[in-house]
Amino acid sequence: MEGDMEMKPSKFKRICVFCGSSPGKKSSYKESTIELGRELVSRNIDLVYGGGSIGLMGLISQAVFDGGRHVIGVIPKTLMPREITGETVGEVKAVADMHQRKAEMARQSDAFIALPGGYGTLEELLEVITWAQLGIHDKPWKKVSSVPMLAIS
Ligand SMILES: C/C(=C\CNc1ncnc2c1ncn2[C@@H]1O[C@H](COP(=O)(O)O)[C@@H](O)[C@H]1O)CO
Repeated sequence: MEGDMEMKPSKFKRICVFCGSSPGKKSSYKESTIELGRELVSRNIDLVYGGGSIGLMGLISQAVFDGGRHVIGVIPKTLMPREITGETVGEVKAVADMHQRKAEMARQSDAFIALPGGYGTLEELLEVITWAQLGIHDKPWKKVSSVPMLAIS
């Protein structure tokens, strides 16, 4: 039907997206983030992310939430004042620390995608890659190759 979003089936129910707590310098980072959010929605995939409302984290969560999919944000209590400004969307899971955050994000997800970000995003991606290497999980991961991993300003 005209205006309806095309449904693309996926074997993944929930995907964890790692991305920056800032928007980055290039508008393409924001555009890619919103595009990915809409792509998840079109494939009926829910979002797991770091729970922040700032930067690319805020954009991905808003795009998936606006598309009607479930959003789970996993964030340590101590980081809330820094990474949440105003309203968050979806479900917020408060955890005790960064280790619990990464473990919970991994537990909740079927796969991982990394968008542009800074050191935090790099650390998160490296952890899931090295966990896969050690056989701690067998979930696929992907870095969005058209955009750089580190956008440091
Ligand atoms: C402090 C600990 C580990 C090392 N640091 C981080 N580990 C995991 N996630 C992190 C770390 N530092 C920041 N983050 C989060 O990544 C998100 C994106 O940050 P970016 O720098 O803008 O890419 C953001 O939510 C950060 O909180 C202890 O294990």
